[in-house]
Amino acid sequence: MAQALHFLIPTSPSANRTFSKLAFSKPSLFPSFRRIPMTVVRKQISAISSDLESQTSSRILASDNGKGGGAMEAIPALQTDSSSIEVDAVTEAELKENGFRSTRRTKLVCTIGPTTCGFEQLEALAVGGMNVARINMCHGTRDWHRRVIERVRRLNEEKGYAVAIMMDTEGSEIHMGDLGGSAPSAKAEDGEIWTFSVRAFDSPLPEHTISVNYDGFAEDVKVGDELLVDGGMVRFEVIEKLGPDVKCRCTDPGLLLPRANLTFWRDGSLVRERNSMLPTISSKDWLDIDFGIAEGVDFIAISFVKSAEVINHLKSYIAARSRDSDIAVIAKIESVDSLKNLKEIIQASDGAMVARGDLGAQIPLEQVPSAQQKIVQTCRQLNKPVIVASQLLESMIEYPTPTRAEVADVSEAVRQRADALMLSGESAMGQFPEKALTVLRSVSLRIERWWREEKRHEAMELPDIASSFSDSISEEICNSAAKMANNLEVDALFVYTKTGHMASLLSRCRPDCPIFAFTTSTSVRRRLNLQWGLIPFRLNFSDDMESNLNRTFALLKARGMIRSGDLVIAVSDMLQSIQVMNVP
Ligand SMILES: Nc1ncnc2c1ncn2[C@@H]1O[C@H](COP(=O)(O)OP(=O)(O)OP(=O)(O)O)[C@@H](O)[C@H]1O
Ligand SMILES: CC(=O)C(=O)O
Ligand SMILES: [K+]
Ligand SMILES: [Mg+2]
Repeated sequence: MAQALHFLIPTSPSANRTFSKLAFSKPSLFPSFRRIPMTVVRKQISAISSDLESQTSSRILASDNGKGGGAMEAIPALQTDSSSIEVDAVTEAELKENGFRSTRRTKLVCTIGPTTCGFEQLEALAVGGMNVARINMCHGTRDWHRRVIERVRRLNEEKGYAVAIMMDTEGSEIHMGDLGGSAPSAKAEDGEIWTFSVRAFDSPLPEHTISVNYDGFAEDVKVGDELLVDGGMVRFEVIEKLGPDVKCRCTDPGLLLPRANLTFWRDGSLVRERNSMLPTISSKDWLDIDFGIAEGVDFIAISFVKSAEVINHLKSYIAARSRDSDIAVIAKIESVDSLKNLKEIIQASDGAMVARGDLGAQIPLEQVPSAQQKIVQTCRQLNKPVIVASQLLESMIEYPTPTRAEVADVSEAVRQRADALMLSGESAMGQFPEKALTVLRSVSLRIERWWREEKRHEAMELPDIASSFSDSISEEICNSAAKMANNLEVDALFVYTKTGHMASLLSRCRPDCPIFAFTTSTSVRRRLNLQWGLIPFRLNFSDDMESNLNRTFALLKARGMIRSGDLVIAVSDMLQSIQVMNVP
């Protein structure tokens, strides 16, 4: 028979409080489960084919987020049982071939740029495991970004993917303009004199001239300051100021990319004069945000966040303008201020990004790894998804294989159990976007497997985060279910969740097995695609768990995605419950 625990929430909050509190004391809750032989944990579910046939409107949509290291060919979505199930072929093939254990837990974000904006290129990335497509509003026009969004949406509709879209704002930090003319980049050589100017130029710019977006630039810098492009990829020394022009000598040569960030340093510290008063969200950013809301992007990532207020402000702005207000706000941690106010910022956000590119320009490089670890841990504790970004495979912009150091860096982010890894220039304008994605995928799979083989269960202390009694119940259920899943070595956790909240609570526990997250909403499904270990499905389900489970088993079995005898723990946020059973 099935083992089930149901927790009924008292209608009056005080009614059964004492009882429920007792029932939820964590360590003693499930002591007997470990000793239950597997054969006892079994439920016979009667034949359900007729039930299935009657549910002509029910469909399952699964994403590719479990894409493992298998075949790379693009296979069109299959629809054998057309009325009842729809699933992209990548997830399906992966589960059929290798079973639950081999599914990838770490999610992958790809920045879309000139080399990946076509439909076929986007599809190749989806087949290769892209869970989220990022568009950076620093570059390109809104029309260009709109076309990318349309293609990703078409890909999802035609092939059953759930690739989410993340729009990243430009922010109002100081940066270079476009280089003008046909050249996408320019090389600054050692000792060359370049002019950084706030004047408005007609394209093409005079030789060795760079435009700067911040009007106060020429007033704020001083002769002798060090000017860092892109956090130090290229360095200059300020030698002369002539009205709006600042003459600089190149001290560290390198490539000048369009719209690269500029920081200036005096006596070894970052100078933050009036530019620190610039708003986090510029007027251009607000227009981009309106565009993102109108296009229905899934995430808006805010650059150079300084405080929690800006996140709260943006969230109310979105809530007032977006009908279902289901756009998640990601705080980019890339400034000294964002590190200072880390906890409040993450608390206010729906997720965070370790934006190491600019972060490394604002704090000494050797402090970036410990900052990364702290951001990843804080996000996990507060139950917010976290993305590790920038230069993961930088050399692959030009070369088809990564350096050993890059592979070690990717491995470390996977070992830290970050939710997602992000490609920037590697996928936006590099020569080997698909190869770079393959490296992220195979390193993730390998490290995750090593972790499981070594039985390195998480020891991280997860503080209580619930803000209501009902949320506390959900949290305790998920913590317990994840622990049971590890102890009983189950094949998968199933979670039926309307808002996605219980799915993310399970993900936060980083259990050993994958989490099948069933949700009724397409947009929740896409958003869950950013979170560690979740395989999100869209499914119409009812409040009757028995019937939900019957249908899910039937639908997944019909596609060969699960087998009789697989051991599953199911939780649900309608009827707060934990059930343990073998697939009939
Ligand atoms: N839409 C685009 N059009 C043209 N080039 C792009 C586009 N998106 C990215 N790129 C190129 O890819 C590079 C890396 O992209 P990415 O957005 O990650 O970097 P970035 O500008 O340094 O990021 P951020 O401004 O968020 O710190 C950019 O420097 C740019 O050259
Ligand atoms: C991604 C980004 O914005 C950075 O690394 O700076
Ligand atoms: K940006
Ligand atoms: Mg940045």
